Amino acid sequence: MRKPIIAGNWKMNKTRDEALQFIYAVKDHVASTDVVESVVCAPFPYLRCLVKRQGAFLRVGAQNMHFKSAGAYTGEVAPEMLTSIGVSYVVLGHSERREMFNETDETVNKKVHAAFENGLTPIICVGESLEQRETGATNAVVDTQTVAALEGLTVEQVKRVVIAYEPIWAIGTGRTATAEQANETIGYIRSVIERAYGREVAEAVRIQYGGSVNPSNIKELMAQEHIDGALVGGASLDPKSFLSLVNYQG
Ligand SMILES: O=C[C@H](O)COP(=O)(O)O
Repeated sequence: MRKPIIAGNWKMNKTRDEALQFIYAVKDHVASTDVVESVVCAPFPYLRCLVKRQGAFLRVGAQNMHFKSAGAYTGEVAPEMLTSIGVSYVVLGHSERREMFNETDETVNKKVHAAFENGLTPIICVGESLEQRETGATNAVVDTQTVAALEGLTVEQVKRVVIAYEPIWAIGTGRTATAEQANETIGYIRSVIERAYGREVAEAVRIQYGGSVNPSNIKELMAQEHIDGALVGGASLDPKSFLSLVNYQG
């Protein structure tokens, strides 16, 4: 039985005061980690103050990191820096980083390795563009991205990754993939993992859906066989909305 994982991704939003208001509003109301893992992925400057106030069940994630431990990489943040302040998760390979910040399958893979070396759980994003979906390339795209991201990991590490399937055309557009479309592609990603690592591993890996998830569609998405959680942008910013998402079972 895979434990659901719901993660908010604030992207580049909120002031420090807004971040604090959010954490005080939600920290004592998120579902127990016995039933769901709840994560908020915030901008770097707020991570420490969120960790300090995260409460019993909420966990904090970063939205990116470098794969190196230290060095002359102006403006970058090392994995060790994140763990040293109590961050537990890191989003890697988000399509916005692939499109705008030269993130490649190779750098994503290096970052996944670095995440495990430092005790961080990677949330690895994969997903196709609208053009790729319309030309029937969806499976090939997520296949390539998934295989590349997991390259060189041990079986135990593969079992612990979280993959977020985010069709680019559904991000921030209000145009959600249907629950069936999301389930179908996530099922395909699971088959890719099975091909490489066997059935037991594929059954253990948690795969989220991301792209215009909100309190109205979370239940239908989570009812699908292969969908184990959600990576949520816009609808994770408001405390009430975030709580509806992480408490979708309540
Ligand atoms: O990381 C989150 C995704 O990019 C989804 O964003 P969205 O929920 O605003 O569509």
